[in-house]
Amino acid sequence: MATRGNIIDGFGYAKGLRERLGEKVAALKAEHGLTPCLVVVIVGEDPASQIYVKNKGETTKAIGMESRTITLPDTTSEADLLALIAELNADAAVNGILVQLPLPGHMSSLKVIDAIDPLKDVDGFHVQNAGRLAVGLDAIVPCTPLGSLMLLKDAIKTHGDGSLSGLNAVIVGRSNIVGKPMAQLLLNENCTVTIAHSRTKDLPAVCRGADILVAAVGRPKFIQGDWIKDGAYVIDVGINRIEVDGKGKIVGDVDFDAALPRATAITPVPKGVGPMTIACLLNNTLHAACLQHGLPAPKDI
Ligand SMILES: Nc1nc2c(c(=O)[nH]1)N[C@@H](CN(C=O)c1ccc(C(=O)N[C@@H](CCC(=O)O)C(=O)O)cc1)CN2
Repeated sequence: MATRGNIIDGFGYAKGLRERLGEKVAALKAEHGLTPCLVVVIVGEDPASQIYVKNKGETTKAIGMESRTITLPDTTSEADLLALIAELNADAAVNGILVQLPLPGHMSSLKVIDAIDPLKDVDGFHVQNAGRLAVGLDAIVPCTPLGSLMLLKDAIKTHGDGSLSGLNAVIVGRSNIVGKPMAQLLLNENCTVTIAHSRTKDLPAVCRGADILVAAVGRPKFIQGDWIKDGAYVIDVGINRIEVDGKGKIVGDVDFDAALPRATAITPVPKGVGPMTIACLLNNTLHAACLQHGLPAPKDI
C-alpha cells in the first residue's frame, strides 16, 4: 500500500526545473544566437502583484533570459494599455508578453488578454491557446495548471504506480486561469474529470470521490480533512492571506494539517504550487521563443 502523509516539495521541484530551463536557454543561445525576452506589464500598485512581478523579472534574468518590466499607473486607460500591447506584439525582439492580473476595475482583462499575440501569450490565457488546449492541439498552457500537473505526475510516479489514467479527478473552482485548463490537462491524461463550484450539491461527497483533488477556490482552509478520500493526491492552488495572533500568514484552500494524514501526497502552501507558477512562465517563454523561430519546443524538461 502507498504511504500516507507525503508533502510535495514544489519549491524544490521548481528550482530543479529552473536549472534545467537555464541549460536549454544556454543551448538556444549557443546554437541559434537566440536569447528569449519576456516583457511583464503591471498596472497599478497592488502589493502582492508587485512582489510577483519583481520575482518574475529576477528569475527570468537568473536563467539567462532577457527581462523587461513595464510599470503603468492605475489611471492608465484601457486604450493606452491596448496600444502598448500592439507595440509589443509588433516588436520581433519580444518573445513573451504577460500582463499581471488583477487589472484595475476599469479594464476588461478578457479584452486585454485577447489583444496579446497568441504566440507571445506566455500566460496561455488567450482564447486561441485555451481552444487549442481544449481540442488537444499544441498550445501554450497556463502556468499554474501546468505546474500543478508536473507536481502531480511526479508525486504519482514517486508514491503510486505512475499512471493518472482512469483516476477520478475533482477540481474545485471553475476559473479560466486555473480550474478549466486544469480540467483539460487532466482529461488529456485520461482522468475522469469533475469540475465542482459554488453551486455544486453536496461538495464534501463529491470531494470524497476524488483520487486527485485540485483546490482552486480562493477560500482559506475551505476543504476539510474529512472531505479527502483515503490515499488521494491533493493539489492546493489557493494562496490566501490570513491573520493568526495578529500576524500575517499564507494558507491554502485545504485544511492542510487535517488533510495530510489521509492523503498519499499533498502540496503545502506556501512552497507548493506557487513557485511552479513562475518556473512554468519561464518554460512558456522558452517554448514561445522556439515556436516564433520555427524551432521545436523543448519537451519533458
Ligand atoms: N498574468 C498573471 N497574473 C497572475 C497569475 C498568473 O499566472 N499570470 N498568477 C497569480 C500570481 N502569481 C503570479 O503571477 C503568483 C502567485 C504566487 C506565487 C508564489 O510563489 N507564492 C508563494 C508564496 C508567495 C508569498 O509569500 O506571497 C508560494 O506559494 O510559495 C507565484 C506567482 C495571480 N496573477
